[in-house]
Amino acid sequence: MDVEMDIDGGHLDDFARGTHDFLNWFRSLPGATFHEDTRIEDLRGKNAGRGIIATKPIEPETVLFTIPRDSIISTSTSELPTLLPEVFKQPDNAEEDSDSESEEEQAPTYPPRQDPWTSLILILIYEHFRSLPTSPSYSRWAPYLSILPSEFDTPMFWTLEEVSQLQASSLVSKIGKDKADAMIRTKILPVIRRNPSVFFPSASTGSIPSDSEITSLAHKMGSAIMAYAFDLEKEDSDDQPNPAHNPQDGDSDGEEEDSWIEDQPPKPSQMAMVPLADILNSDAEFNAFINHDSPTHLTALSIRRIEPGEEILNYYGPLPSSELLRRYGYVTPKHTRYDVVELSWELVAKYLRQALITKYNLTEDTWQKTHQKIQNDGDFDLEEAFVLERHSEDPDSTGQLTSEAVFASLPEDLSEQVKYLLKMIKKVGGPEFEKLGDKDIRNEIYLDAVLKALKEREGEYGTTVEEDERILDEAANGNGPSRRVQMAVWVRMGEKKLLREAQKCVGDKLDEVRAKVSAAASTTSAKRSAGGEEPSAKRRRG
Ligand SMILES: C[S@@+](CC[C@H](N)C(=O)[O-])C[C@H]1O[C@@H](n2cnc3c(N)ncnc32)[C@H](O)[C@@H]1O
Repeated sequence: MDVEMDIDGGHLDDFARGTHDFLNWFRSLPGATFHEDTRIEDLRGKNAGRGIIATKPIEPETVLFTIPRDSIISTSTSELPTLLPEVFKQPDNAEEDSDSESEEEQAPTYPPRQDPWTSLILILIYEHFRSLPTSPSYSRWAPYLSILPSEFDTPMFWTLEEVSQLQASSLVSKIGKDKADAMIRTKILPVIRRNPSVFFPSASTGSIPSDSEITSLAHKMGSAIMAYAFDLEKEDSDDQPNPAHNPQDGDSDGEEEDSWIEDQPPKPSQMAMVPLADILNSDAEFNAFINHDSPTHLTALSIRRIEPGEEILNYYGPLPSSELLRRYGYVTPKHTRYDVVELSWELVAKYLRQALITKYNLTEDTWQKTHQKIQNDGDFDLEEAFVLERHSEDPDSTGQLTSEAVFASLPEDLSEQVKYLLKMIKKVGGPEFEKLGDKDIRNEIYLDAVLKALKEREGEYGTTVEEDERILDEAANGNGPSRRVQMAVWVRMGEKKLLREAQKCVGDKLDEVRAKVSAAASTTSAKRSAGGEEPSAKRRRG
């Protein structure tokens, strides 16, 4: 397809011009291909930026585009690592955890230790300054860099008021703005400040960006990496290539043998920006994937028939709405099936304790001593929170979901922890807690406490599911809050729906176990009554 055919009457807005220049640049790369029955589409009307659509039917296993590895931006292709070898060639730099506590505590040394993430941020900042019109040299990735977004809808960039709309979602504590600030302050700024001639070769002192300008740029590059980068195998690795996925979808790795996921152990990897592959949008049902097998290029392949007008979609992983929003700044109905809610142990323990006080006169002393013993024994580390989620099948080999996701059970680690606590209470508390030896009685206490905790957890959100539904209905009729607030409402509503499903499931199980406990109690009391007559009969005989 001739790119010029996309030009409407010769008047391209900046967005269309960016697409046009980018695609021309991409197609000029040796070895690059772009299927003639596909097109880069302006999807801003549905808040999806650019995407790729099919213009004619596309059969399964069709090569949609080919990306030469040389066009990928990484530590292997940018010249920055050769200009700053002391920064990029530290021992094991790629394997280190960037935010290890010990590192934060250490006095700053130069060069700061880099990791795949910060290395790529430095490279993108370097290439960004080289793609400005004032730069004496020109980044070969300039047409690509110019279409990367400069604004993001990830919560990192939200106002406090927007963040507050997430209400009691655990996402609030995961936004990580402070951590990102610290990372930029300790790993990015020192390298740029120490090497002005590398980053700003022709700038006069007065025109060098300030710390706050660089920090803001580094935040944007970090966010672009989060939403756009791929996790590729290291070029010098002898191992097989990594599965095709984005860097953050670790939980989708390995377990399936479908054609779009390869069952392999983790391999040394490298973060990379992959032009064109990252124009593909994504959903929980998808029709294409990026194949990393070849040492010379990456290919996008269709995994089923794609109809004309249909968007070509990649897969970012089985992410809950909250994670999709945190990493990528969007939500979709299909990802709701993967929603999660964190339930704190504190809340469950509160209701367990109440039940034990009511039923067995648990004292403060026994409660404290039990916890002391758990700590001293050291056999069991009490978890602070548990993740509730539905049971959901993975997409099939054609990228489709074939069954409903259902909330079928509480997390196993939660039931293990409750079981352990009750066992220890029985041990420490003595004969008064004898009944905790009965599995059904334990289960009844457990399910009742969790049910109450789930109800309280739902109440922590400032609105009800019904109120949120109303807000989103009004938004659908053009009468709603901003897109960011709508996404926050979507996330908090999804979590409350999950909490309600969990309450239904736990409530049903509790009914069953209560029926068993009361049946057992009736049997025992019937036996007692029957047994109660026995001695008198014996006495009579005596
Ligand atoms: C790898 S990029 C995909 C290309 C991007 N649309 C663009 O214009 O550059 C990922 C970003 O695309 C957007 N995106 C991806 N899938 C989407 C979807 N199903 N709906 C809305 N936005 C989506 C999000 O903004 C996300 O951060």
